Amino acid sequence: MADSFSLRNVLENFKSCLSDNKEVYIKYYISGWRELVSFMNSLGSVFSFISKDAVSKIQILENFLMGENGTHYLTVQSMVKYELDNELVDLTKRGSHPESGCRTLLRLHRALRWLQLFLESLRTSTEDSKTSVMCSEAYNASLAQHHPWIIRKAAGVAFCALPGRDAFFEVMNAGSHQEVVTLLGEALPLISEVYQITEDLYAKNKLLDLP
Ligand SMILES: CCCCCCCC/C=C\CCCCCCCC(=O)N[C@@H](COP(=O)(O)O)[C@H](O)/C=C/CCCCCCCCCCCCC
Repeated sequence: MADSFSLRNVLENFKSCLSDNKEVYIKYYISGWRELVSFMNSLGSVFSFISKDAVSKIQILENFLMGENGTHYLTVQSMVKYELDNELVDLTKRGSHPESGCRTLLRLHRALRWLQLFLESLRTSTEDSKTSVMCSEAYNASLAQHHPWIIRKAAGVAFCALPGRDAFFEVMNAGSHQEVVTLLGEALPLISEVYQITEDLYAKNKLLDLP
């Protein structure tokens, strides 16, 4: 529910994501996403097809982390090394490893780019700005290119059900509008750093187009 959501918790998780040597802890990465999903659930059932997909991906990663090879899933860097070294990733077409950690995290990573663009838009928005427009612009500039027509249409319908900017700021549960803007200003560099480190790692290992 919206009551339990706090933008501060999202901020804290993304802050905890980075180790001293800039590795990305999967534990906090998925905790950050869990917070965001709880926020999205509070916006209504029209978003449930999105939240189900996000939850199933979070769960796949959590299962790896809690499983017998969990030590290899502590960070995104160790996961990539372990799965590549042991040929646990379908690199060109889906085969014997349809739900590898690498391809699952890639889907959330692409969604993180959407989040980054959307939050930046919210941060710099004015009273006249529409959340549905900001959300859809962020989506078109990021995730949309990876989704088929039917998903893009369904996402477009869901965006129209977003609350207006004022109500949206309220459910973010982080104080006055000015306080929300300030907190977004703190959260965005952290989210951007986590995004960029992951993007560079995936690019270096040619993992950005995993099927
Ligand atoms: C700080 C508070 C303000 C922002 C709150 C944002 C809350 C967002 C919470 C979760 C975002 C959802 C993340 C969606 C992950 C989608 C991963 C994906 O691309 N999956 C597709 C591909 O998967 P595979 O088939 O290859 O396994 C899958 O087909 C997608 C299905 C569902 C539709 C995804 C639409 C994504 C729209 C993202 C915008 C969410 C809008 C929420 C508005 C608050």
